[in-house]
Amino acid sequence: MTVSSAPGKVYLFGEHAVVYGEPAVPCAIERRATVAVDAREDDHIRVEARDLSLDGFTVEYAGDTDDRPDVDVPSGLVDAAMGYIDAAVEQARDAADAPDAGFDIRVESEIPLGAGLGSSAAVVVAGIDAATRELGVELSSEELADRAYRAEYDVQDGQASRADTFCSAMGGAVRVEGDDCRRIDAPNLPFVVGFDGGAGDTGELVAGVRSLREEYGFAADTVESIGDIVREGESLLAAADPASDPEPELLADLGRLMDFDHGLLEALGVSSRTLDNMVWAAREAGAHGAKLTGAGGGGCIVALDETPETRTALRYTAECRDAFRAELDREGVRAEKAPNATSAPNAEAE
Ligand SMILES: Nc1ncnc2c1ncn2[C@@H]1O[C@H](COP(=O)(O)OP(=O)(O)OP(=O)(O)O)[C@@H](O)[C@H]1O
Ligand SMILES: C[C@@](O)(CCO)CC(=O)[O-]
Ligand SMILES: [Mg+2]
Repeated sequence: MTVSSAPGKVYLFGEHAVVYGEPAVPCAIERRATVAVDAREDDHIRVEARDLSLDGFTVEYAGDTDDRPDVDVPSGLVDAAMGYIDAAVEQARDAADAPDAGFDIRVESEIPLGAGLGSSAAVVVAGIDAATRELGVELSSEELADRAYRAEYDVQDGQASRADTFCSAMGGAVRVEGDDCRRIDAPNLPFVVGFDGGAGDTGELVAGVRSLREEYGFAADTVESIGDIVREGESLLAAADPASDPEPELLADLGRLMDFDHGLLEALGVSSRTLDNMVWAAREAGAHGAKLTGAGGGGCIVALDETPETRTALRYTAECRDAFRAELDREGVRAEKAPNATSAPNAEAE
């Protein structure tokens, strides 16, 4: 058995605009998806997805994806889950030149689904890493990020940037502009996340921004202005000392840019009443700034606050289901020790 984990992320700035070639700065956070993979004798895929719904489910199907599994959960849910796992399996088969490889796969995740914290990217990155290593192939982190991007791109019908997958593979703060992806230095930013318990449909939300941008020049300008915010923000980060705690002025300046970014995302129609309410609760609690993160529509906001005030205020906000501090993850994808036989009945110790 081979096990890998990969982190989720928050966007300091730049989601949506990054799809149209503007830069974005996502930051990996210490919440992970873990994928355990066992090679099989046949070409079947068996997936156990523990966190996809409250009860999770297990499905098994042949290599041919028309042969859909027979399981007792809504088929939309299965299709949604299988899309990313299938795409990860395809990338691993291609990388290892093993088109008929079959796998038993178990996914466990601490990242809420569809909530803007990059669960899809984390599952795809960890899945490709574990499946290729199980087949004896070691990918560089750049190749892993590239293959994970191609997997997301396929599942999301071309509505994907490299940002989420590159960030999850590399860890830390990253800067993505088109195909140009790199890690950047950043101090430990005091992120607080508020989660409304809901989710947004990434493909639909990206398509909505795309059509607004095509219809109105001012919507296209709004997307460009988000790029300007990112450029301003990254020059602030570049001037900061990554080894010490961020200065109060840096937090104040970044926070102001986050507030501005949220306003523009709201104008582009990707916020929601619950996200706005959490953003305002954070601001009123004294956060330096707050914005939605990821595709929007529902899910999570991210605020900057080194004190406990924002988290406490969010916990008392009716729309907020969960609020937590999110530490910057500097590691990215990593190999995990395979569990012993008692916690995974089919597993053999590595
Ligand atoms: N634990 C999991 N098990 C299986 N599939 C998962 C799991 N977590 C996420 N996924 C897949 O990722 C999909 C959610 O991806 P989506 O891109 O819509 O949201 P996200 O990545 O969480 O948020 P965002 O892209 O806005 O940051 C789920 O529908 C499912 O297909
Ligand atoms: C909305 C978006 O910018 C971020 C989703 O986490 C889409 C993408 O970059 O693929
Ligand atoms: Mg996603």
